Amino acid sequence: MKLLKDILFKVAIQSVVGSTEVSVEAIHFNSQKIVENDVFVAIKGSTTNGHTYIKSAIEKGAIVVVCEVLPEQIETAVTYIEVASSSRALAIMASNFYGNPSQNLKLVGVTGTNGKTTIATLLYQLFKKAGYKVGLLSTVVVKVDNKDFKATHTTPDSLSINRYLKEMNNEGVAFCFMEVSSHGIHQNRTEGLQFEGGVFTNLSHDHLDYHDTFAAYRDVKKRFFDQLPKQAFALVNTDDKNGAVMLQNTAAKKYTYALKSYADYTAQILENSFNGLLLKIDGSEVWTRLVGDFNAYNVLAIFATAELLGLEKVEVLRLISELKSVSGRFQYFISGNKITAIVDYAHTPDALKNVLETINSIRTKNEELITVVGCGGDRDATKRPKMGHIASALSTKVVFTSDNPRSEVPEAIIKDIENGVEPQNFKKTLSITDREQAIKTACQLANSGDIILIAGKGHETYQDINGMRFDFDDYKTVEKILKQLQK
Ligand SMILES: CC(=O)N[C@H]1[C@@H](OP(=O)(O)OP(=O)(O)OC[C@H]2O[C@@H](n3ccc(=O)[nH]c3=O)[C@H](O)[C@@H]2O)O[C@H](CO)[C@@H](O)[C@@H]1O[C@H](C)C(=O)N[C@@H](C)C(=O)N[C@H](CCC(=O)O)C(=O)O
Ligand SMILES: Nc1ncnc2c1ncn2[C@@H]1O[C@H](COP(=O)(O)OP(=O)(O)OP(=O)(O)O)[C@@H](O)[C@H]1O
Ligand SMILES: N[C@H](CCC[C@H](N)C(=O)O)C(=O)O
Ligand SMILES: [Mg+2]
Repeated sequence: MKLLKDILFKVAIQSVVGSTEVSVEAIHFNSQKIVENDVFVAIKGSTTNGHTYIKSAIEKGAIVVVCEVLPEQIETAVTYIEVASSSRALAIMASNFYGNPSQNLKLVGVTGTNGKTTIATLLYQLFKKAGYKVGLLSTVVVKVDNKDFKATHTTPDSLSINRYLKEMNNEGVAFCFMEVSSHGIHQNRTEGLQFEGGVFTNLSHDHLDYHDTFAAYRDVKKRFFDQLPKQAFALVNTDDKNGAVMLQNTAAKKYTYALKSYADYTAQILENSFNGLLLKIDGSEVWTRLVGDFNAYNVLAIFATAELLGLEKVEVLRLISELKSVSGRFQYFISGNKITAIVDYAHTPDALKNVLETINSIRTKNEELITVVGCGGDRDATKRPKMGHIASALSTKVVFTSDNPRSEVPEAIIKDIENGVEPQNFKKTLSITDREQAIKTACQLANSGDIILIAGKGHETYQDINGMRFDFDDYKTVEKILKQLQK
């Protein structure tokens, strides 16, 4: 039990109806989870309005209601807290409720369109190797040192974040690396957390269904840096023009990294092959198993972050060479018949372009590059023709297929993708709605020495079709098919 007034510390309250001297059991933002003596926080969402569930939350036992608009009918046994932003209040209350766990470890947030999971996961690996207990909040998995939890979001809701951080405190975790998505910032999921640092990767087209314009999307990312305290560090990629934008109003100590321009941390790519990258960082050569120019940025960001967190440069360089690739990010194998199958989570135009350019830069002319790709339903539709254009321009053959169609008609999504194909590339493309059949066709088209890229779903182990989740794993599927075809 916690005293309500203690968990309201630092919440910007507009009015209180009732007593704040009551003891509460738990906080919930979903009325269905409420039991006796809980706090219900009513949030206006994108599909429904939590305020319409206040009555039902009270019937289930809520004794405190946090809301932006007081209900017309006030129950005398209930305390009402009126705030300007329920989601912001929720995040601050969650932090108080769990004893402000972000203050008891060093928390680093990674934001940007692409590279968040890669950087956060590799920092987790690196600090583990350096002997620390470490936490990770990522798209793929949540880790409290060695314990794994299923990830439901890239950035969980604020209650879950603080619950995990508390668990990390209990385990003696010293560093936590977390992905900070634009949805997470916009919905105030990270409000009230004490960050030791923030890392910006890059910004390109994504999520315009949610943020409407690119400027709005950029400004949400910037808000994360605007809120960093002055003792924190803000590390940004200045080869991306939005890197400088992120630093405009931050109070944090500013650091830059870049491959093509002057920066505090720079690197050169000496070699780039399917075996990995040879980089020169800060005058020292370092080998990494990660593939592709874009991973040079990720490695440099990891190097800089580790140094800013106090690790020795020599040790960091040694540990970088031991890092393993992240599940579903340029994950590949070579079949018995020398067909290379790559599974990659490229689900934005920029990521797809980068991964295709990487493959093209290391394949020989007579090796075909066959791409299998789709786009998610109920998400930014404007990226679809761009991805169709890129896939068909940069591959020798393309099979368009379904990603997670969600509630949309799969063929309509594929049509949107096809609309981006230039006429001279029509002959390279075909469309097969069923993802397994599409992968099978790509495998049948491939000959020894060819490369198959399966993009968009990476580590995902399901396909969401019309609200139903079916087991599906790109890597296992291509492995099985190539074995069946004995290729
Ligand atoms: C668009 C979006 O981000 N939606 C998130 C949002 O849901 P919502 O706004 O639709 O909520 P809603 O359904 O309208 O409900 C409003 C409120 O009423 C409450 N409610 C609802 C029903 C009821 O019976 N009782 C009740 O109290 C709900 O609990 C909620 O508090 O708040 C929910 C609770 O925190 C999230 O689970 C949900 O994420 C959905 C599932 C989602 O798919 N989000 C994706 C787009 C997302 O967040 N992605 C980013 C990654 C992006 C990237 O890769 O960069 C992420 O961080 O994962
Ligand atoms: N630094 C980078 N710059 C551009 N593209 C990248 C970079 N790092 C990774 N990618 C590409 O983006 C894909 C997704 O990478 P990753 O999962 O690390 O990004 P993310 O930011 O976590 O994505 P999400 O928004 O889904 O959480 C990779 O599979 C790769 O194709
Ligand atoms: N974090 C991304 C994941 C997209 C992955 C893709 N497979 C899809 O389902 O659209 C998003 O929420 O847009
Ligand atoms: Mg991610």
